[in-house]
Order: sequence, then C-alpha cells, then structure tokens
Amino acid sequence: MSSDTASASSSALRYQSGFGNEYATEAVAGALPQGRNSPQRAPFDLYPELISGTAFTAPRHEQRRSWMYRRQPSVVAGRYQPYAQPLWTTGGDRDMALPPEPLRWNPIAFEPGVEADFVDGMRTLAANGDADAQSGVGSLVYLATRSMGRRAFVNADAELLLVPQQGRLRITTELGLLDVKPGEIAVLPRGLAFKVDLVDGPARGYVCENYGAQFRLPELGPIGSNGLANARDFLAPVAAYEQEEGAYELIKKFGGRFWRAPAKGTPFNVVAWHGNLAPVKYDTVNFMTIGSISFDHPDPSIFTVLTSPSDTPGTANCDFVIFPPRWLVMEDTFRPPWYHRNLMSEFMGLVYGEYDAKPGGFKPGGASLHNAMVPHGPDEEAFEKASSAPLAPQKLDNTLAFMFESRYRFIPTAYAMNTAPLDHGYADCWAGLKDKFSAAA
Ligand SMILES: O=C(O)Cc1cc(O)ccc1O
Ligand SMILES: [Fe+2]
Repeated sequence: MSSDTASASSSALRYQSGFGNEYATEAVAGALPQGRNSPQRAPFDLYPELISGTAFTAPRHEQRRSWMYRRQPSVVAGRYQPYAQPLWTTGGDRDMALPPEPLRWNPIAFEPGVEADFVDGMRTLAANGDADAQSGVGSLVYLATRSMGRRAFVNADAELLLVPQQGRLRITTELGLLDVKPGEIAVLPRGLAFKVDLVDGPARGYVCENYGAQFRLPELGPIGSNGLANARDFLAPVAAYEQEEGAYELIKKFGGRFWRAPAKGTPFNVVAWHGNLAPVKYDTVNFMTIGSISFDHPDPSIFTVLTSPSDTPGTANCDFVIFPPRWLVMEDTFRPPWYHRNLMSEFMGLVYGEYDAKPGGFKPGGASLHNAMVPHGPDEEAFEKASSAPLAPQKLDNTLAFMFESRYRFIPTAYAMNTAPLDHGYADCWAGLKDKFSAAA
C-alpha cells in the first residue's frame, strides 16, 4: 500500500499501475482501515462506502468493487429534478430506418455560438442495445468548450471509454485525478462521479458508452503471456479530495434520462480507497502491436486493446480496437484491409493522421459506420496504390484510428443523420473500382 498525498490541485499527477488489480491509496496517512473494510468507527471519522461494478455473486475473476473512505457518503445530496440533454440518447432507436450501406461523417465541428461542457457537449452518433438490459454500446462524440467546474456527473447506465481527439482533459473522479491527452484513452466505471475540465482549450473526442459487461483485457491465446495492451501500462489515480468549500451541481444519467440535484459540498471527498474498481488511463504508444511477418493481412482482432464480452464466447458486446503506427512487411500481399462483410458492426474514428484503407475522405474527428454485412474496404485510391506499391518494409507512421466493434448493429441517431456532417458522397470512393477481368489472359 502506498501513502499518497496528491491533492486535487497538484499539476504533475501520480498514478498506481495495473488493470483490475487491488489498488490501495490514501491521501492522508492512516485513513485506510487495515484488516477490515467497515470498522465501527473508521479512521478520522470518515464514512466507508462501497461501489460495486459487478453483482455480489459474480464469479471471483469477474468481481470489481472498491471501498471508499469519505468525508460524507454520496447519498447526501439535494432532490433530483429532470435535466435536458436531448442529444445524448441511449440505446438503439428501433424506429430509425437504418440504411444498409456504408456511412461516413466529416469531422464533427464545434457548434458556432454553443458553449458546452463535457456533459452538455455530448452527442450520440449511433447506438445499439438497451441500457436496462445491460447490453449494447453507444458511439458518441463530445464537443466541449468549457470545463465542468463545479458540476459533477454520474452515469448509472454505463461505463465510459474516452478517446480524446483534440484537447487535454483533467478528469477529477471520486477516486482521484487523471490527466488524459489525445493518443491516450480513459475508462470511467459506471456510477462513479467525475468531472472533466479542459486544460488547453476546446476538446473533442469519441466515447464508447458501454451498457454491457465491463471492458477488460482480451485473452492472448497463442500470443502468450505478454503483448498487445500490457496490464502494467494502465494507470489508476491515487486518492485525492477537494478541500475547497462550496456547492456543486450533480448531473445523473439514469435509465437514459438526465437529472440534476444541488449538493452543498463536493462529491470529490474520498480521502482513501482500496479495491479493483477504478478509473484508468492508457497511453496507446505502449500498445505492443502484433502483425504478419510473412504474408496476408491478419484479422483486426490482433489490435484489440479492451473487450466487453457478451454472453456468447468470442462474440463481443464491444471490442475496442486501435490501428496504431506499425511496420508492414508482408510479402506478396495486398497490405491494406481486404474487402469484406462482417457479422460484427464497425464504428470507426480517427484521432490523427491517415487510415491506410481511406487515405482521402476519412478525417480526424470524423467517423464511419459499417454495420453487419455491409460491404466495405479500401477506397479506389488505396486499392490502386497498394496493388502496385513496391513491397519493401513500410512504416505506417503518425496515425491512430480506432474501432468500436459490436455484435449488435449500430443505429445512427437523428442527430447523426440530420445534423452531423454526413458524407453523402461516401459510396463514390468505391465507384471507380472497375471490372478488369479478362478471361483471355
Ligand atoms: O474495415 C475496416 O477498415 C476495419 C478493419 C481493418 C482491418 O485491418 C481488417 C478488417 C477490418 O474490418
Ligand atoms: Fe471492416
């Protein structure tokens, strides 16, 4: 156990490393009870409070929970009133006539004249499943121009996976602070209060709102005991509590609806905590990428950072997959992705650079959606280049694309179809792929 003294205002943050291990941290030495979780009186008269990320009776290897020792229990809050956030929708809208073709969006721009924080600036682009059924995911973007300041947010519906694309974020959570920048990701457990403050101006990024089983590291199979995302590269915060006095506004997402309540003090009042349910961040530069060193383009599952399983083994509620900088060395191989139709549905975004299958129209801050059995693959430009490129070792550099891949079709929202910059010419990127077959050859 570490004795940690980070305060909420420190600038260079300290972290604890690992994924899903038993962390233990105290902002004041002696605040963490030893040998038991709920003594008759906890040290410094702090209130013990448990947060469960899994059912009490979940198998031991799936269990996630943490004990917090706090100045006031989180039940101390004012009464909730409805709150309007109509563009953060939940689950798949079954009434939407979902086009059976590839969809793509140009970069989703900040909205002129709209000042919004992380919660108000959230826009659902596409979603599937049902938060109450604890299955499915949403794919969202946030367009934040201001810090949350003295507003805190609790998402009772889902865990959030953040993929910042522009702008650094200071994320204050009940369990401590995370600084996250583009190229890094963060995972915030369901039900944990947090706020997002901006560090260097407006912030844009992607979010996977996961109503299903928590994200975890994938099995490695024949890869062995090391590789892809290594557990030690995930960073959880050390305990930190806010000392400033003053009111907060609590915003809660609960069953797809939003609520607000006043609070007399800060919800970030946890002085010590221990357990294996924690917010974490991960820098994608630490991803140990596996690829083909002989021939052929492997399945993109080799790029899985985290997976949220469904009840069917190997068929994920959602895989979070990245396409990071890497070497391509395959011989006699068409190196970009092949043309394909996938049982699974693919929502993609681009953090920076170019994606090899779409060097032209897929831009950082944009998105694409290739739902189940919708054919897609390299655009004409990528096909022509890769079919005749010399096959010397090639570094794909300065690029970071990602995919939320789900067993359930993503249904775009009305916002995505009518307001967001849908690329109506997307299908044209394949129109020039001619029939060049000649049986006489
Ligand atoms: O369609 C895409 O661009 C994503 C993708 C990448 C890849 O390398 C193989 C399959 C796949 O769906
Ligand atoms: Fe694909």
